Amino acid sequence: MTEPLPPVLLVGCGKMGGAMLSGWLERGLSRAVVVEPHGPAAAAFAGDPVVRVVATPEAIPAGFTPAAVVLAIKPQEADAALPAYARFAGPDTVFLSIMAGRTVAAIRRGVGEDAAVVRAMPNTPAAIRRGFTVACAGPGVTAAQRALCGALLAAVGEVAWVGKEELLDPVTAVSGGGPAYVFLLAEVMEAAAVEQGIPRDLARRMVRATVSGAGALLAASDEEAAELRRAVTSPKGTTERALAVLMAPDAWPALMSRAIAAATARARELAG
Ligand SMILES: NC(=O)C1=CN([C@@H]2O[C@H](COP(=O)(O)OP(=O)(O)OC[C@H]3O[C@@H](n4cnc5c(N)ncnc54)[C@H](OP(=O)(O)O)[C@@H]3O)[C@@H](O)[C@H]2O)C=CC1
Ligand SMILES: O=C(O)[C@@H]1CCC=N1
Repeated sequence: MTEPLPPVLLVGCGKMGGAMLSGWLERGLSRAVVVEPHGPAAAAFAGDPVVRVVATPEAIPAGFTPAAVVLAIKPQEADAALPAYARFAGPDTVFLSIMAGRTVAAIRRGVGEDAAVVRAMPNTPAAIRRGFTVACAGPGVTAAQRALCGALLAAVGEVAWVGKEELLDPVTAVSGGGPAYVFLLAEVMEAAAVEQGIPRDLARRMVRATVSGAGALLAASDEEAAELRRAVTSPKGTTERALAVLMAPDAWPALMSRAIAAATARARELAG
């Protein structure tokens, strides 16, 4: 039996905030106040006995003292939103930000220069507790605050910690956005299957099963991805012909490298 999670203030209950909140509730969250002005995701939690949804920070119940304030709004909204949460900065509260790009220093400018801030980057498989989050603790974060953030993030998947905050930008590009690249792969594979005469329903089933089956095999295996790829590729067979197209110098390796570099650069632009 694990300890219930202490009270959390969630700022922004959209796709990621909502996924994380449902994971915390499964883990036995003691109490949450959610600030969400318009998002439909918050409505799903409105009837939960431990959750209180409010539209503005002014409506947070007096006396509510969260152990963590989780910032799950868009980075572009941070400058306007953060000062309203400065009153929670203090030894009993850690700020856990999942905002892309926004630095610990920029968050501290909003909530208080001495605030304890953990910056993290989860991803949407958090919705089925298969997320992957990389986290970095800012200055002054105590061991207990780091452990609390670790527990909140572990409720929705695997967690890794890094010491260098700059790594969060390429992490955002790789694992934060990564599910989108896999879904794009499924989209274009399905279209290519239909182009070859496979009925759309069958193409959809085949591609979903292939992408998720390959992902599960990768997760279950100790082999390198390249080794698993080679195991599919019979010499002079069909896969070899496809890979000659996909692995050409200007194809997937170069495209992925450019895509990750572009997303990393965008994360840096969002630093604040
Ligand atoms: N989606 C993803 O895969 C990932 C996203 N992230 C990060 O998570 C954060 C949220 O992303 P995501 O969940 O996709 O975005 P969403 O737009 O789904 O969620 C953000 C929510 O915050 C609401 N909101 C806007 N302003 C405020 C405010 N001042 N106070 C409280 N709530 C507010 C939004 O309402 P409204 O829509 O009406 O403005 C929306 O419901 C971003 O910073 C993003 O970088 C991190 C990892 C992965
Ligand atoms: O696209 C974005 O900016 C966010 C961060 C990673 C995934 N979604």
